[in-house]
Amino acid sequence: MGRLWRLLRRSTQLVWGAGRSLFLGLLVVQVLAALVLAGQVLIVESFLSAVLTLGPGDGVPTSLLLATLGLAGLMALATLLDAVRGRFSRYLGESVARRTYQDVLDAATGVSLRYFESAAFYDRLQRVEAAATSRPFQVTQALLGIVGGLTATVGVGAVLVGIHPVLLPLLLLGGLPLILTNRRESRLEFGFTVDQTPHQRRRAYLSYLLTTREEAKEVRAFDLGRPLRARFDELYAAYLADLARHLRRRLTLSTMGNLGSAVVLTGTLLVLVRLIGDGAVSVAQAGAAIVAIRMLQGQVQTLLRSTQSIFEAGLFLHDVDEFMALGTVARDEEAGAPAPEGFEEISVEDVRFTYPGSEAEALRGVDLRIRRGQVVALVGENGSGKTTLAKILAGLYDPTDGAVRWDGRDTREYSRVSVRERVAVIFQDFVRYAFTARENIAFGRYADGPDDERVAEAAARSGAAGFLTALPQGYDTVLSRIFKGGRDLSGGQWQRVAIARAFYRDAELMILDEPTAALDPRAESRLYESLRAVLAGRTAVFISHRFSSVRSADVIYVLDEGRVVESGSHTELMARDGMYAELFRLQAAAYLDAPARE
Ligand SMILES: Nc1ncnc2c1ncn2[C@@H]1O[C@H](COP(=O)(O)OP(=O)(O)OP(=O)(O)O)[C@@H](O)[C@H]1O
Repeated sequence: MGRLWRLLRRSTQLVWGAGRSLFLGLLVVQVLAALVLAGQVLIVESFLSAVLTLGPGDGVPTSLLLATLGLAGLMALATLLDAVRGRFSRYLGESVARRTYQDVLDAATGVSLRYFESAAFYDRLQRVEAAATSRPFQVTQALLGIVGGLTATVGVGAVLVGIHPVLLPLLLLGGLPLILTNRRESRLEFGFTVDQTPHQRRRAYLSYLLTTREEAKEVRAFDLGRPLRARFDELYAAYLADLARHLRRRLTLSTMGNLGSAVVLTGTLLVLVRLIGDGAVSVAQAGAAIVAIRMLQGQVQTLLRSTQSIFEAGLFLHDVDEFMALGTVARDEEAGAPAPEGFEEISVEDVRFTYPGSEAEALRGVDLRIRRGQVVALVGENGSGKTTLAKILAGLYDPTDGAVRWDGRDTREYSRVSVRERVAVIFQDFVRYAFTARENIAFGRYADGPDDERVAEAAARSGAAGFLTALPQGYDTVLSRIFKGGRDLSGGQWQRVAIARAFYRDAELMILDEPTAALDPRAESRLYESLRAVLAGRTAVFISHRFSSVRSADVIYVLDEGRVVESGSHTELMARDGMYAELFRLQAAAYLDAPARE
């Protein structure tokens, strides 16, 4: 019972917060509808009395006429109230969903990146997203159902008690078996959803592969459509088999509950027959009692169904609440002093990092120094830890061990949000937003909306201005074909837009992960020529596999298996004749068509 109260309070807060006047209005409608039901029973009784006293050739007495008109009027009113309730509760349900969805998205966008490494997080996110859209509606309906069911039970119940006091308790007793089986059913439903989430996500992923534009090319080129469809079908078939089993169990339970109720109802009717036989109730009263019992049965069922819904939604809402508690973790990221405006030196000291849920260390004791105004390059073979280091420098992850210091102070002393504020980072898998060109650039620092002049300046510096201004609507062109009037760009053009985004951010530290991988040689060389001018004394760290661009960096760090194995300028590293020199020569040899020196 305590749990039911808690759930009712939680649900009421939720619905109240989303639309109090509508909620209040709907409560009034529910109460009115209940009164209309009770009124109908009373009128049925007077209608029957009038009919039963009617002798042949009596004509139609006024009482009968009034009762008939009253009954018709109340029926019409009931239909009207029902229609009003249906439309407005749908709107209220959507308003509640919007509020819940806002909270869920707040939590999802605020949580630390590390959550996105965990399958359990995605399972919960999927469940919570689904719950956020459907359950608030369920809660709204259930709350209204409870209020309506209760008032109707009280109203019609009072009329029934007036006919004979024993009838109501008997009828209520009939609800007991349903209460027991309903609760069991709610738990079954929640368990089923939790079990199905991972499979459902897999299905959603397959459907995404089969229906998105980016993937469409490769799916066709490799003729993956059929095998992926087959996998999807298999998963769907397994889901349907599980669903059938689940529904059978639910059906067994609800049949047991309903049978139990039916037995009690039969008992109640037998008692009524007995009461007529004993002369304790008149025939007109008995008629009204039967109508009342029929109505009450419906109302008690509504009440129980709504309570079950509240329990069922409660399990999901609890899931949503726990998810939203992650938002508290997100707020932790804002805790701490704001990072200083700039720095003279960033030092990375013995930094180790293991991805959540992973066993192997991605960084195994990295030391490096970056002085203000320097252009620093990170090189190394695939998987050597460059991107991981970039994420840590950007404040997206905390080191598992060791520290990143800005002028001697551990960045963990600062709020993570403020550290990220000072950094502009573009990853190799940067996002291609299906928004306008202007927005794609201005997303670099969007809090105050786009600044057209700065957008144009950043685009000019990254070499994107030429092709963007030539688009049909210039900077207003949507950069995706999935929307009407949209245009797509080439890989290198997209990369220039992404670089413009980093320039637009105008941060103290710029991190570019493989910024030139898709650029043509002329664009690449122009970018590096202009980089120092763009930086104007700010600092840049870039990751590249192209040694032609790396050689101009002030300091180059060579990573190997999560450690820095060499560092220095290009000349120093070549003179050292270590890993850098070897990789450099390999690449140079490929360009020069000459054998690499071993
Ligand atoms: N999200 C992740 N979860 C677990 N391990 C990861 C994750 N991302 C990368 N790793 C592992 O961490 C190590 C370093 O990866 P990282 O992406 O930093 O390498 P990289 O030097 O940037 O490689 P590349 O040149 O291929 O971009 C690799 O062993 C990789 O498998």
